[in-house]
Amino acid sequence: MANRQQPSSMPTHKYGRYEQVDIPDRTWPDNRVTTAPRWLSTDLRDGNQALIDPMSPARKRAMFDLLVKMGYKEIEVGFPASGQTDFDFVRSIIEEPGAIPDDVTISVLTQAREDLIERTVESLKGAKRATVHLYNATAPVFRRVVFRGSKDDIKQIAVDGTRLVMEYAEKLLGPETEFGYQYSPEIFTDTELDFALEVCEAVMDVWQPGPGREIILNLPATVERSTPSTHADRFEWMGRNLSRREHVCLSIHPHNDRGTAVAAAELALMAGADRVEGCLFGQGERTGNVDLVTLGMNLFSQGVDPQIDFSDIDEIRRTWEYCNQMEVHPRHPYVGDLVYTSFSGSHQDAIKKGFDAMEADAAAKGVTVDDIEWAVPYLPIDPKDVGRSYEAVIRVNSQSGKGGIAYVLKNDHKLELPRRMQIEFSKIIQAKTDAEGGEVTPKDIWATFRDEYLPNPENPWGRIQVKNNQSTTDTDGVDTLTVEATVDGQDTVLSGSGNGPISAFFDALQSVGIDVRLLDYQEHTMSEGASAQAASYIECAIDDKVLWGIGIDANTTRASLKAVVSAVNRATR
Ligand SMILES: CC(=O)SCCNC(=O)CCNC(=O)[C@H](O)C(C)(C)COP(=O)(O)OP(=O)(O)OC[C@H]1O[C@@H](n2cnc3c(N)ncnc32)[C@H](O)[C@@H]1OP(=O)(O)O
Ligand SMILES: CC(C)C(=O)C(=O)O
Repeated sequence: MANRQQPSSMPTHKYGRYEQVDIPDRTWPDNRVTTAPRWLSTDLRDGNQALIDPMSPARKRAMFDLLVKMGYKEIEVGFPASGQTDFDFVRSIIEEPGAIPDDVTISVLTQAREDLIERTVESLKGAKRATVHLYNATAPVFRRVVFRGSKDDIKQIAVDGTRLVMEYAEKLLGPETEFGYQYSPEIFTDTELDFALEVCEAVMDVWQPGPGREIILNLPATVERSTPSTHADRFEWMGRNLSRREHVCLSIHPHNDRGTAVAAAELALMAGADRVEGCLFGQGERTGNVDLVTLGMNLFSQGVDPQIDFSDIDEIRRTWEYCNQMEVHPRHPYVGDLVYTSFSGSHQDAIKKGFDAMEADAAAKGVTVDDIEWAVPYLPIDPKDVGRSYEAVIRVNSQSGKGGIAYVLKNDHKLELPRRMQIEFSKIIQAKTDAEGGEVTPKDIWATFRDEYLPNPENPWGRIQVKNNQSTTDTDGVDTLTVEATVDGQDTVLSGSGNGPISAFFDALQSVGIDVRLLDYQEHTMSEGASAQAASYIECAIDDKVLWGIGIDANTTRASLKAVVSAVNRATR
């Protein structure tokens, strides 16, 4: 197989390769995630610290309330030792009765420095459930450049920090606080696995996890540096080698530097991780933390309850945009403006057929479409499940075909155009998009359709307008039809006979020199009930032209006569 790519001048010599894990009997590739993990939102900490303009107290509060409402039970609410704003925010939610639901644990981050630890623990006074999260970097370059210390020195920072957290919790917090502890060997992904394990074990020796006393060990991909598969290998390795595993909540904290944070999170869950830390819509340092919305919705799309409520995704997004002062990308999974929209013809055709098949399958089973498995091509989930309508599912431009246009007419106007009529009308729309470019909105489609096929009161045109009609049927089944009409601006009475009203009308039209031959006829009701309208579609040969016409009326005979008039008028337009 030929590959014609040529070497580039990119300075590849500057970069090393990530280390692979020697774990040939890895089991994670065969696992599936069948239940939601524990989630921790770090929007108010890792998300907030990455904003140009960190959240004001009002924006922090709106974000906190949103996270609670969505169902997050673990929320990292700040870095209280960073300054007064974060400290005061933590105090405000603890002090306001009911602001933190009883089943929600707040968590706060600190470096392993005594003054910062004291201030951090102090911020939690009176909280019902609270966790201190302590971190220090463990990777070689940080040992050498940031801490300028040996492995033992770095391990000692974690051990001392843990001891100080315990001492200050003992000193400053009362029995009303259910106190938890989380440790993160920052830059885990670049830390030698055996050293990361050694530090975590040393921290556990201090905290002493056991029954009713878990420890959260959070192994962050502070900077994402490897494939998701290597990330998963590292989690499987740590899960196998950690002591006291049953008392450890093994947590992941992926960042998205390589653009694969979601995949890294999913594979790490397959490898045994219990908990995911991330931010809504992937906010966070540099390319962001892992996107909790995508992760949750990915579970949902597989029939697994994410245990988070995404049913009003646009409300979540509006609040998020207000809090972060940023915009969600139009292609963002599950929420972007365009993610449930198809412009291209073959996609639209398949989507329309998918919706039709869902309706037919549900009807055959005597249930509603919400009761059967979702199976609409190109739409991984039903947009309705996240509060989106079907309005934007199909949008028409020069890349669109008949399926999309037919979908709009069916969805918005209950018109089920016969296939050949779809082709005819899509050529009319195509000519419009070729001439004018851009998108044709459903309103434009309807205006064009009405002007082309239906009497348009705003812009009346056509040789014939029918006012009244009467018909009788004799004992031999011959219909005689009398039509009061305007032909070429003159009031006229036309009459004719035939073996049905349509052929009688064709006969009547002969008297004004119009020769029509029927090629196809279809009709359907547009709604149920006494005031139901019917749509009739008629395909006729008129002189050397083959054209469709449509008539809409509560009376099916009148609908079919109108359809003939529609086709005839079009032939002479
Ligand atoms: C990967 C992450 O996202 S980690 C979270 C990062 N988030 C934040 O830093 C936001 C909040 N932080 C802040 O506001 C500030 O950093 C503060 C107020 C907490 C501390 O500020 P400063 O006292 O000026 O220290 P600064 O943040 O610059 O840290 C540098 C010092 O802390 C040390 N340090 C850094 N991280 C840690 C740690 N986790 N544990 C112990 N010491 C640490 C550094 O080695 C350095 O020490 P040195 O001065 O002896 O060389
Ligand atoms: C503090 C840790 C968990 C962190 O934010 C990171 O490593 O990205």
